[in-house]
Amino acid sequence: MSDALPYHPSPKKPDVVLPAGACDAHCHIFGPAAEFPFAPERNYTPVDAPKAKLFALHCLLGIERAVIVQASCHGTDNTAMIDAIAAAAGRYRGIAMVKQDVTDAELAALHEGGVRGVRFNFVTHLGQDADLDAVRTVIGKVKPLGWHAVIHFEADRLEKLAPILKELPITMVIDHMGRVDASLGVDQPAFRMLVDLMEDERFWVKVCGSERVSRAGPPFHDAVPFARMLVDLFPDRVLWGTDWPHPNIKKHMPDDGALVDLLALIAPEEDKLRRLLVDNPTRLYWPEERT
Ligand SMILES: O=C(O)/C=C(\C=C(/O)C(=O)O)C(=O)O
Repeated sequence: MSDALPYHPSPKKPDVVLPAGACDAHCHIFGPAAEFPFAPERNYTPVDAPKAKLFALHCLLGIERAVIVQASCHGTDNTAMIDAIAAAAGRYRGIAMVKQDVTDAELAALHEGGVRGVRFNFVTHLGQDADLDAVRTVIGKVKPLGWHAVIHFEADRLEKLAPILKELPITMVIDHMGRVDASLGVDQPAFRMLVDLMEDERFWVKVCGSERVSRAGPPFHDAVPFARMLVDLFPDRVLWGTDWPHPNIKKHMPDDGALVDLLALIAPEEDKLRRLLVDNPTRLYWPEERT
């Protein structure tokens, strides 16, 4: 049985009032296992975190749109995510995990189901790193669909990954601020490498995961300088998400309402908050709505 904590049972209503159209650009669906079994090859077994709970959370937080990221506990079976997107009447999009031999017909069905990108994990506790040949093959298949790649890695992987990522001919979104260690400060090599990477306009970064970056624990204020710097330096290529239901968090399970309140420190300016939560996710996930 996993020693990971379940998601917060009663998050607070945030003090921060989010702008109309605010998007949670990183969240997951887990099961329910009775309807959507977890993958046999998974590296963790979470509690059920069904779409109804996600929808209720978004209503409490003032979130109107979302991007559901395929959780590795479901492997490349994206059906639970697709089911949740279908129930959200166009307000949700998805990021899938697919195999190297995924067919064009399967990708077309995922696109029809609301998927707009693929994810590749380079995180030890999530299992085998994404195979780089498979990454290149999949990117060649999904680029014609206008999709992007979400790249999830531990900070100590970036030195080796950066030159590989720079060769990939696609927009890439880096998860959770590169999972840097807040205790090492913004001058740490991994964060400097991340900022350097972001100078290339193919790269975007999610300024969420404060609970994963923090070493001080709630309210995770030690993660704010990293997020704030990325918002200030790259205001048009940042995204934010709750990361609900927070897979593999072993202590300090965040209150999602308190994570929203962190945005008052991460993006205090109304214009930057709107770009972070509305304009940027719209440009990437609902490009057909761009004026
Ligand atoms: O939710 C996250 O992005 C982080 C984690 C898990 C996953 O992304 C996943 O299972 O797909 C993690 O650190 O365990």
